[in-house]
Amino acid sequence: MLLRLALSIKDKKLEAQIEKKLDEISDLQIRKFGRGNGVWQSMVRSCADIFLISDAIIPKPVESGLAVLNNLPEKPMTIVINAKDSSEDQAQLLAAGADAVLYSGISIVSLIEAMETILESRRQFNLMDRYDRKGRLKPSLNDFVSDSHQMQIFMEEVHQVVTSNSTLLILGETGVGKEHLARAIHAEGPRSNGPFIAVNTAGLPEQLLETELFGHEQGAFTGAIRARRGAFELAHGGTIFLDEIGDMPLHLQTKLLRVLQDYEIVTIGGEEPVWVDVRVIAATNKDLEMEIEQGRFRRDLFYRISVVSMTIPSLCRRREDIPALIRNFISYYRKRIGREVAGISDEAVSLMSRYDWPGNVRELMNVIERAMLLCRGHIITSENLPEGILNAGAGKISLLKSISANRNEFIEPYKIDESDFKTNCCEESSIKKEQFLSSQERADKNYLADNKSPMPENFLVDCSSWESKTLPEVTTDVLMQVEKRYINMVLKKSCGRVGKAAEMAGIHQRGLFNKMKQFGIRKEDFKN
Ligand SMILES: Nc1ncnc2c1ncn2[C@@H]1O[C@H](COP(=O)(O)OP(=O)(O)OP(=O)(O)O)[C@@H](O)[C@H]1O
Repeated sequence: MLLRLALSIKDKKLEAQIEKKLDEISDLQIRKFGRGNGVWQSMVRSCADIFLISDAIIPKPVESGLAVLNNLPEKPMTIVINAKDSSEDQAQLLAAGADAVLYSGISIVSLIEAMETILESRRQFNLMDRYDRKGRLKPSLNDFVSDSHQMQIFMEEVHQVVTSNSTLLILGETGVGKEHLARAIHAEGPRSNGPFIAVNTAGLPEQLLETELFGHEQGAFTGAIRARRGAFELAHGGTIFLDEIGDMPLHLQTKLLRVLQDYEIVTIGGEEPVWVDVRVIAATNKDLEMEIEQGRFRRDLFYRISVVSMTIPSLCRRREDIPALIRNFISYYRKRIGREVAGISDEAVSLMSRYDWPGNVRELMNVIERAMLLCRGHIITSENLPEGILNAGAGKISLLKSISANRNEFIEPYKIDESDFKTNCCEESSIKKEQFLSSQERADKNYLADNKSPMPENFLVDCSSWESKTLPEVTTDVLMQVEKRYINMVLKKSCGRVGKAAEMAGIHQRGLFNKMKQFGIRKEDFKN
């Protein structure tokens, strides 16, 4: 973070000397306010970390003047340069709230030494303030479980860029952990002692976003009563994370491009460019190539931010990672919510391994938290999972239940063979829906398409493809066909009234809706 120092010393010569010396400190930004009318008001609103001021600048009574500074939200430090070498004056100023009082007659070397100590203590204050307030788990690269081949390759790439300073573009679906990864890269890289500042570029109106990124001066626009620092300034010495960069307005993209060319920012209403030392990590779940084609994203900015670009694989493309992620989240929430949950049943893990996780790791995390809150015993079971997950694996789980029940391992903590659950990724499964329908499924589909009514009740299970399948696969297929046929039957009987059909089926209406969605069954096809 850049430290802001507001400077106003009565003795011009001394001020020039101090400025010259302090100017060499790379994380310090000096703002001179002069000595005329209105100086005090401007200084108070300058959002400074440190005030270095002559006693003569402080409005009388001194106690009230210093109290104004001490009550500012940024809790600045105040160093008063006193014209008299008087211990009485010094004591009075300290009692009034000054953090340090220095006699203007001391050598410039001693004065700068004192300032350096004060600056260091301010750096520490900023650091502690940041970590204390957030107090959250520090993300680590170890969080990115890589049991899957995709993730192993991905993490190899990540390790290569951790120590570099280059701009990084992280791509991936929502909830895959783009921000988590950016935080982990920052935490494990050479900038870990500096700040990590995240800005969501999609969440704010354009003017607010501009202020958020670059800061503004007092009076820069109506309502700018005080100056405000931007994220680039706050991120000095560390990393700025620009989330949802694909949604950034074009005008700000132009401004951002300029910043990325020379790393100089100009606050809104400001004149002097300020150099910032930041690593930029950007992220988006948008297809930037497409955005460029549609004229919504600047190609030159894309080249600038994608010096290194990496895509976090979605969870459904790396199902082998799911069991280990589940374990990690159980131990995380065990500490966080204080529930004595020891593990998870095989059945629950297998159901979760089959689900497509459109919300990715974020969704998985939420499901585990919810399950731990609902769990009555020491083991999470399928009963603690949301309906969407149960329905996604409905056909398959019946089989698993019977296998597991036979092996008497149904409610034991997780120790399932993960290779059992290496299923298709969601893209493949959606292709399968279209391309790999069994002849019976195709017949059912055609029948529905032609007749817009339920399939005949005497439909038979197609066994022509059994030879190429395992018993679990066949059982799953058959169960799904039976379910489908049953749902068609109850919907036919209820003339497409889902509530009535659910009652007949003895399941919840929402559950029936989910299954209808899964099988592509429409209630309209059953209305008279
Ligand atoms: N590998 C992981 N280990 C632990 N927690 C993770 C992991 N990946 C993601 N998370 C957690 O999941 C949640 C979502 O992650 P994050 O916000 O980083 O995703 P994102 O890809 O940036 O999402 P979005 O595109 O919606 O902004 C966060 O609470 C994050 O801490």
